[in-house]
Amino acid sequence: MPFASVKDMRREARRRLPRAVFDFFAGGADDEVTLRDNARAFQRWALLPRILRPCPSRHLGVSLWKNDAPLAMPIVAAPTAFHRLAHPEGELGTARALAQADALFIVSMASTVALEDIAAAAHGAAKSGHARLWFQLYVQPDRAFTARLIRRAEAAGFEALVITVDSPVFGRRDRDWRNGFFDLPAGLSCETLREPQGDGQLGPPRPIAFSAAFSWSIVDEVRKMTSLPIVLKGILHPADALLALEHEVSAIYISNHGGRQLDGAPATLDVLPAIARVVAGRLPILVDGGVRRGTDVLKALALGANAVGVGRSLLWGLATEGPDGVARVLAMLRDELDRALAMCGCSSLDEVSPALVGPRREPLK
Ligand SMILES: Cc1cc2nc3c(=O)[nH]c(=O)nc-3n(C[C@H](O)[C@H](O)[C@H](O)COP(=O)(O)O)c2cc1C
Ligand SMILES: CCCCC(=O)C(=O)O
Repeated sequence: MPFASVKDMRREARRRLPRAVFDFFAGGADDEVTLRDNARAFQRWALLPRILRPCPSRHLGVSLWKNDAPLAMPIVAAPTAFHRLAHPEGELGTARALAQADALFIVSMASTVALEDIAAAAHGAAKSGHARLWFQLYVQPDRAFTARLIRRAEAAGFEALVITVDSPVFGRRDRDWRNGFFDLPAGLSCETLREPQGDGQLGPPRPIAFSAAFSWSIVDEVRKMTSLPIVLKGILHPADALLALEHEVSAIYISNHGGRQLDGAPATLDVLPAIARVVAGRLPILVDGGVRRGTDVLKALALGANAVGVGRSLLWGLATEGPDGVARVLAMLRDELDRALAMCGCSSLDEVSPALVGPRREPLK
């Protein structure tokens, strides 16, 4: 059956993946209220198209920072763990597909392929020879280990660090409890978390520690470890966006971890306008959660995002057709965004503004 949409890819991924793996990818914390709300929030907004505005071709490129090479499109791969659960090529396949599409890959620290191998695959596949890669980090209580990870990411050509700050403790996911899914199966592990031992051989992967003891000082600490731009992922409150500005981060990443951490947290699209208001263009804003269509991307851009992260949608592509599936999902979302821009009379993202959206009266069931 041909795939018309991300929804179709999800259906096929569900058919192919073992139940516990599908549930790990698809699931959220507790009652999954936030998980569902992320996607529903897009349906609470309507697009307000403008007519007869010439836009024979649409430019999807976006620059997040002055003097930084622009991204080819405002759709980026949100960091997701364990890609080899979805497909044997794992993050190598994801990296190649994203690099070929010139799309930014935010690589999770919990990858099932080592960061150096992911970077090599990405750079090898990029037409320019230089792929766009950011590294997602859970700061570890062992700061020396954290610093070594950052050093490796820098050496491998990652261009920014994304510190995830929504996980002082790990969310409790009912589906994983029911399925008894608490660990990677034999043969798979977090390859980036291995380090050379005294004999030069790689040791066992170090477990990821979550810490509720961290304060804003970790941002300042990490800044001393690197000259890479720092992006804070997991911001939901305007007051925290302002604190992020005070701590001189380079971008704000609005996320509730795809509904996998605090159930009952708001849908990301719902907090975006207030955060965009207080940030007032001083920093780029990324947002993720529930993006399944190009029109979702357009709504997020209209409400103040500069780029939009996509998590599960890409995993469904990877599970269904490997790297080709990742490429297919990206192409679908890109094409849908391009089409929506044309129908709204926008020839570039600069023309996308809050005037393009308004509230829908009846939320869809
Ligand atoms: C299976 C899975 C694994 C994830 N792993 C990570 C991770 O390692 N680090 C992180 O910061 N976020 C992680 N996330 C959260 C995503 O970065 C992102 O916030 C979320 O998936 C966005 O929602 P969406 O899946 O609806 O697009 C994960 C999400 C999923 C679904
Ligand atoms: C220890 C792996 C972290 C993955 C993650 O962040 C998630 O499942 O949401």
